Amino acid sequence: MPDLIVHPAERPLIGSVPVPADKSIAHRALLLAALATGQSRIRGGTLGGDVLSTVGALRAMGVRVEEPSPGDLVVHGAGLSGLRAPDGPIDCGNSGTTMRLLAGILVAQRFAARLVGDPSLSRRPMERVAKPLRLRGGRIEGQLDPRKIGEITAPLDVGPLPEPHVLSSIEHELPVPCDQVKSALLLSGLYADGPTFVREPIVSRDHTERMLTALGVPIDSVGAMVCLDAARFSGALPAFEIDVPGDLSAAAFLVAAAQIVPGSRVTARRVGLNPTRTGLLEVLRDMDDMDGSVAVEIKGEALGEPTGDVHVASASSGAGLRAGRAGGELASRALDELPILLGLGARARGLTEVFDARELRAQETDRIAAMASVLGAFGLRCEERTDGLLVEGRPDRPLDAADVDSRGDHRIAMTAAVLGLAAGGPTRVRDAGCIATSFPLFVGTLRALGARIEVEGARAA
Ligand SMILES: O=C(O)C1=C[C@@H](OP(=O)(O)O)[C@@H](O)[C@H](O)C1
Ligand SMILES: C=C(OP(=O)(O)O)C(=O)O
Repeated sequence: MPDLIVHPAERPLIGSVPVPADKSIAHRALLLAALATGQSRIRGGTLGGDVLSTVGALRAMGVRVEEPSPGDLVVHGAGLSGLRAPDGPIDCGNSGTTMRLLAGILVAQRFAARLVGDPSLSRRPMERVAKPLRLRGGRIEGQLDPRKIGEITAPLDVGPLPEPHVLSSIEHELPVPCDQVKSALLLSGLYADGPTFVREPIVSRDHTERMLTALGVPIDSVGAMVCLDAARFSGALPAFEIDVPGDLSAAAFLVAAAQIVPGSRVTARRVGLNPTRTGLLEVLRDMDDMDGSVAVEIKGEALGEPTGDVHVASASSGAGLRAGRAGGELASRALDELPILLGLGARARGLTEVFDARELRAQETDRIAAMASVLGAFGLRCEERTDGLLVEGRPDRPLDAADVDSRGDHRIAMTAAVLGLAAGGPTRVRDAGCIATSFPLFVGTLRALGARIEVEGARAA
């Protein structure tokens, strides 16, 4: 796996760039296109490794997915009951979304399938999705997790759906917001003979609800409650076309890089601006001393998803940030951006705090522990909490040049690379190949903006 050598920024980052397709939207578009009747078109530009895992899974079940030109996918829908039994285990790679959402679909099929993942995905908790799917009549078993009583991990064995081949209604309350579980339940609800009712403590990202609604599926949402009413569902999904917007979670690294390199002017073009995802931009508004260094320009819509450009213009003095705080619903709406938010805290005046974010410990790696170690390597003082982290910013002098390991987590690798721009010497990010999971052109994009980054060993990230 390659290492990145990131050099301290010597000049502002300047430019207007695209970002890869929103991973959450692309996964859902692919899954729903596979279950639709007819031919759907999904234009996404660059697709990260996680989305390619979903493509591979669908192909393994006999769905024809063609790519007439790079990033332009044509999916020949198999219909709700047209998936075929795979020849072997379905590899979900590093993608939690692929595994959990597929579980919701596979549980309703008349064949059995095994879902496997890479070592990181094979450590992530799966009982949260298996339990409610079992409660509505599905079969789903995993491996007992020796680290926690009652927990299971992949490989997951899903299906076949026992007689009478229909899932029952369910009313499920999630103890913590988790969109992947909510989405798995809603997708399984397409195969149920009664309503699917999901309640969360705080609303998690709502891409599934938006896309199902845009396809005519009866979804009713009130606050953090959502219901799919099977009685009003026609029993078929129409084929569709979508231009998947760019991923705000990828753009977040460019926004942060522009914020910490003084005098930068960066635009991330046509990114998804779903309000359940824009928490980072809101925290940044509070952290912004310049008032208005981050501006959002809404430009359009894609299957119910608002899209637009994000512009950043940072202070030329480099003294533009004060400490920020993200907890509660804000932390949920910035879930995947919390590592880079802590990175921004490293360059802000005062103590930046992330709390109510225990979920970070159950992702690709324990992101709280990983960020404590990354920030420590850059010479910052921080305090790890069960549900978050506190970092004391150092805006007035360069960070220590660091040598950090990504732990195989794309968001940790990109956060460390961005921090390297503000260090006093070259920073090494080890095992950076994982970046391709969500942002294959990350290095090229930062270089295009003016950063100096070298790739050492293996293929470029
Ligand atoms: O549904 C999705 O597309 C995702 C949901 C989030 O996790 P939760 O299921 O914990 O909300 C997020 O971390 C992940 O990157 C993508
Ligand atoms: C947690 C992530 O994705 P997933 O859960 O799909 O692996 C992520 O992309 O940060």
